[in-house]
Amino acid sequence: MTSYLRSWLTGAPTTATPDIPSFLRVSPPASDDGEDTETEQDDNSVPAFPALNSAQRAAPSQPPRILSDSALMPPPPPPSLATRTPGVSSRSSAKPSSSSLLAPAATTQRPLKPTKKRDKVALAPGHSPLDWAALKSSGEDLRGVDTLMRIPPSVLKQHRSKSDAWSAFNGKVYNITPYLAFHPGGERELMRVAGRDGTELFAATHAWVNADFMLDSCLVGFLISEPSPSSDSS
Ligand code: HEM
Repeated sequence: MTSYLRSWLTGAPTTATPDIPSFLRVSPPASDDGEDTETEQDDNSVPAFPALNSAQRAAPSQPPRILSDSALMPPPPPPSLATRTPGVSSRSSAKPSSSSLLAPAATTQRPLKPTKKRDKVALAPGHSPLDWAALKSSGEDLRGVDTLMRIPPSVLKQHRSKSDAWSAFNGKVYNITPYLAFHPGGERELMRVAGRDGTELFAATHAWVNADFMLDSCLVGFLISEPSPSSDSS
C-alpha cells in the first residue's frame, strides 16, 4: 500500500498490483485505450493528479537550491548600546553613527511652546454655521447694494461700523455685517478687518476656510486700486 501511494505521488507509472483494491486504482485504468467513450457504470476511480501525461510530470525534477552562508543576506549591524547614554537620544548623542535600530528620540526633546491660543466663542442660539448656510441661501438680501461695484480702498474705508461693515478678501468686497453674529471666531475678531483688505489676516488665521463660498451672497463688488487724481477729472 505504501509503495503504491509513493508511486502515485512521484508519478511513477501505476501498475496495478494484485494487493491494491480496485477502488484505489487511479484513472485512466490500464485497459483504457482511449477509444471507448462510454462511461463505465459505478466508476469511482480517482483521476491521477497531476495527470499522467501532464507537463508537470514531464519536467525534470530539480533538487532544491540550498543557499550557502555567503549567499544569505548579511545580518544587521549590532546596535551600539554600549555607547548609548540613558535619557539621551542616539541622534543628539556624540556618536551620530550609532545604529538606527535604537528607539526614536521623541520623548527626550522638550515640547515646543504652544502656538497662540485661538479663543472659542460661544455663538448665540440660532447662529450656528448651519443657520448661516440656511440664511445665505434663503434669498434674503444680504448685500445691501443693488449692483456689484468697483470699490477703491477709500470707499471701502467708509464701511467700518458694525451696522455697515465691508471687507475685502482676495479682491472681492463683502458686506460682513450679516455674518458678524455667525462668525465662529467672534464679532470682535471679524471687525478687525472692517473697512479694509482682510486677505492677509484671514489667511494667517484660517486659510482652510472658504470665504468665497461662505460669503457669496454678501458680495458687494471688487476691490480696485485707488484711481489717480488725474483720472478723476476726466
Ligand atoms: C469674513 C471672513 C471670515 C470668515 C468667512 C470666517 C469664517 C470662520 C470659520 C468658518 C471659522 C471656524 C473654522 C474652524 O473651526 O476651523 C472661523 C474661526 C475663526 N476665525 Fe474666522 N472668518 C473670517 C474672518 C476672520 C478674520 C478676519 C479673523 C481675524 C482676525 C478671524 C478669526 C477667527 C478666529 C480667531 C477663529 C477661531 C475660532 C475657533 O477656534 O473656533 N476670522 N472663522
